[in-house]
Amino acid sequence: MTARTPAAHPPAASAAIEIRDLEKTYSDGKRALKGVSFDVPRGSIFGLLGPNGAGKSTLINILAGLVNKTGGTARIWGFDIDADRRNAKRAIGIVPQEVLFDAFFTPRETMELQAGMYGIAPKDRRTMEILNAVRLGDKADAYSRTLSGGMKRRLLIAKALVHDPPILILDEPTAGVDIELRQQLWTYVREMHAAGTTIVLTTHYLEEAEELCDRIAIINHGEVVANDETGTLLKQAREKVLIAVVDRDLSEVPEGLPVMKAELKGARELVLTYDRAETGAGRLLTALSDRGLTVEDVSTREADLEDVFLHLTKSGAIDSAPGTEPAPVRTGADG
Ligand SMILES: Nc1ncnc2c1ncn2[C@@H]1O[C@H](COP(=O)(O)OP(=O)(O)OP(=O)(O)O)[C@@H](O)[C@H]1O
Repeated sequence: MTARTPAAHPPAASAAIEIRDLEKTYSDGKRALKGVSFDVPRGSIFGLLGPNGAGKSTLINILAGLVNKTGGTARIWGFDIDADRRNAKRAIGIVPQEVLFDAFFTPRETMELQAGMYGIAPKDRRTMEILNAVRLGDKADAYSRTLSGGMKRRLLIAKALVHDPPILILDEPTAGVDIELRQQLWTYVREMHAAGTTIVLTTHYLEEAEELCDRIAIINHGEVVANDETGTLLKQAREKVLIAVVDRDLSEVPEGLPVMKAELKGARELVLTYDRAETGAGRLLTALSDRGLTVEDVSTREADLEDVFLHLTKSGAIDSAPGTEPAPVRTGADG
C-alpha cells in the first residue's frame, strides 16, 4: 500500500480526534453518552472497547455526522464537527459493522459511486489502486453479490478509503468472521497503519485489542472508565491471584505479605492478589510459613485484559435483561 498524504493544510499538531464532554441524550430520554472525553493520538491504532449498549456506536455515529450530539465538542484532524463539518467529514473513513451493498454493482462501480459522493473528480480517483491494496483488483468487475463474506468486508474498507482520509474508523471489523479472515483483516489494518493512517477500532474481542492497539479506551454506560496505553492496561493485568487454605482459623489477614491485596474468606482461605512481575507463588508460600502458617491447599488464577475489562465494567452491572448473563466479552475466535 502506498504511503498516504495527510489532508491538505492540517491544523497545527492536534490529536487525530479530540472529544470533550460529549453528551448524547436520545429523544426517549436515554442518556447514551455522559460527558465523554478522550484524544486519539495521530498515528495510533486506538481501541474503543465496551460491552453492548455502552455507547460506542452512538459516539462513532456522532463523528460520522449520522447522530446529533446534545452536548460537548468533537474535532477530527483539528476540524470541529459543527463549525467545519465538511473538512471533519473528509478526514475520516468509516467502515460500518454491517455489510450492505447493492448486489448488482461491481466493486469498481461501488468505488466510483462513493468517490462521486465525495466529489472526487474522475481523474483524481484511485479506484484500482485501492482495490488492489485490499486484494480485490481481480474482482473489480464481478457483481458484489458474488463476493465472499471476506471480500465484501474488504470492499467496505476500500469504500471507506476513496477520499484518502487520514483516519480510518473500523466498527467491529471482525465480528462474526472466521479466524483466517480475522488475521487477514488485522494484516490490512497494520498495513494501513504503517502507511500513515490513524486507526480507530471498536471491538468486543479483547484479544484483538491487545494484539493491534497501542492505546485503549474502555467505555461503559456512556462513560470512559479507562484510557491508557495498552501496555499500561496490561500491567494492571499482571495481577495474579493465589488462594491458600491454611491449617488453622485466622481472625485477620497476616501482616506484611508481599501482595497488592489480601482477603480472608471464611476462617482459613486467604485470597492473595500479587504482581507477578514482583512476587512469585513460592515467595508467598514462604512468607506464610514465616508467619507460622502451614498451607494445606493452594491454587492460582491468572488475570488478563478480560479481568481488567470486567473489573472496570461490572460496577453497576452491565445493561442486560434481568436473569440474563452480562453482555458478552469475547476473547476467543468464537465468531
Ligand atoms: N436511536 C436511539 N434511541 C434511543 N436509545 C438509543 C438509540 N440508539 C441507541 N440507544 C441506546 O443508547 C445506548 C448506547 O447504545 P449504542 O448503540 O451506542 O451502544 P454500543 O456500545 O454501540 O453497543 P453495541 O456494541 O451493541 O453496538 C443503549 O442503551 C441503546 O439502547
